[in-house]
Amino acid sequence: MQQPLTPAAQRVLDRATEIATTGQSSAVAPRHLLRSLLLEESRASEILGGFDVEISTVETVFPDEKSVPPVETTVESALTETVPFDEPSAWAIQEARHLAGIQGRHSEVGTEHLLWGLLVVDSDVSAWLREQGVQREELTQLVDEKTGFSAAPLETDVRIEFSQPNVSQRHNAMRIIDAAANRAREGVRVVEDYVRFISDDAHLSALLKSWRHDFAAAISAIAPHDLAAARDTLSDVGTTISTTAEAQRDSAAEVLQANLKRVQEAVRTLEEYGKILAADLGGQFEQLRYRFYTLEKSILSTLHNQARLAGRNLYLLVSEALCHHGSGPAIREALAGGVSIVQLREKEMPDRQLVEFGRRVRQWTREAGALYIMNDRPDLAVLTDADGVHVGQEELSLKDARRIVGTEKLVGVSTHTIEQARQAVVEGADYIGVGPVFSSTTKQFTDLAGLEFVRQVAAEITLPWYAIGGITADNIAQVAEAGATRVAVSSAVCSKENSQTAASQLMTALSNNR
Ligand SMILES: Cc1ncc(COP(=O)(O)OP(=O)(O)O)c(N)n1
Ligand SMILES: Cc1ncsc1CCOP(=O)(O)O
Ligand SMILES: [Mg+2]
Repeated sequence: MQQPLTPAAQRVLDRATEIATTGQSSAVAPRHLLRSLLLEESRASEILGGFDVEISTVETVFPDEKSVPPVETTVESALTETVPFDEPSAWAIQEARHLAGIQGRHSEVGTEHLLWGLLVVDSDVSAWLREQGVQREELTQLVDEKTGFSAAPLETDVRIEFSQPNVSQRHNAMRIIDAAANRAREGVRVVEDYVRFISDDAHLSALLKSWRHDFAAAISAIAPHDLAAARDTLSDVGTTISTTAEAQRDSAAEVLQANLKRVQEAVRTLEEYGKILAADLGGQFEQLRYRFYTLEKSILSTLHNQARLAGRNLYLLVSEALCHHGSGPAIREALAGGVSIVQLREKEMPDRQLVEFGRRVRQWTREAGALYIMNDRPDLAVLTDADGVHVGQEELSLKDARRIVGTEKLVGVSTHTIEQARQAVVEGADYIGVGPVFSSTTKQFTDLAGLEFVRQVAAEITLPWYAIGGITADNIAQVAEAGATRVAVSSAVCSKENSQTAASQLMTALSNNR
């Protein structure tokens, strides 16, 4: 809704048009508006008088035309497209309308609003007015005092109920919100560039993009124009302050870290100052902040686990029953052949025996510099000093397993669909199992996820993942071709006469098909 003009404001615009026409200017400029404001006896001229701004001074400073006597009649509307107001003047009038709008649905655009508009829009006149001591903060207070507030709420097409802080408080909040919104937008772009171009992670990139869109939607509750009007980069004391730490970044990862923090801080600022404008706005930014924390965790955890599991591409699931010549020799051979993670997978073994077995596996893997993972049982992972635990979709949840093993140990999760894989990333798995790819002699499956699932994961997930299920020396090339760089096997190594040869064949096939 366009705010109506008070008769005095209408006269000011008419007179400004007259002054411009008389001076043969092609458009009404801010200087014409200023003269007109001073010539009309009004709130604006009263305010300007308080700052010792007089018509004679203005005529000397902006001497190109002569002022004309007051017009008797009101021009139909000085705001129609036919009236040649130049860009800064048109913006100044828009600003005036906005300010009046903030003050309530029924408030009219007065001369004091026009003066405000003239001051906030960049022009020779606003610069000069500032030099004369007419400062925005002081002016907003004067406008507040002069107009008071209408009880009627601001008409807006968004759901958010804006509160009615006084104009200067609102202006200050807007200024902060404008700066913080820019900071968050820029920061999230930097993060997105890292995840997209350096991590190459389509899933996390999509999550960041969706966050960015929801952030933009939350910000759009505030008219962009309102935000831009509050911007005053030139007089922002912060633009010249920067620390040595900010000027120096040794790596892209450092850039990432700094910008993750930057976004969180900016959104926190938006949350706090947003509350001044509308309670709901603070709540929306709070939700966005929490979502960003989760995103940060997924991004950093992916990087951390890529580093932790770097080069560990062959993962062996061991069951005593599968090892023809005993688990000890089989494990040692497998380790010599290139296996770098060993999972103890015993479904029937009594706990006491399992703990004992686990402690031996711990020792063998430690000697070989390999990792040892306990299947299904976080409690026994802790007891046997395992490097981690692996849980399936039907077993203890990732969250519960994590509560038992803590943050240092790895928690691996089995996934059978792309949705489960995405969810495991977001929930904080350290790696995922991707399968079953083929039917297996180790475990019966009614449904196979197949090579298509391997392709899906390869296309979008960079958290370490292991293709699993029926993988052998005969079909490993297909798995690698589908995008797997890591595999987990059981019988293809465990039940072979020579587990070392079996393992090294798989390792060679993996690296040949990269
Ligand atoms: C590395 C790895 N991936 C998948 C599995 C399968 O786990 P789960 O679905 O829980 O089945 P069980 O192994 O418990 O029968 C795994 N163990 N390891
Ligand atoms: C436990 C499990 N979960 C998915 S496949 C699988 C068994 C893997 O063993 P194998 O490599 O012998 O098929
Ligand atoms: Mg399991």
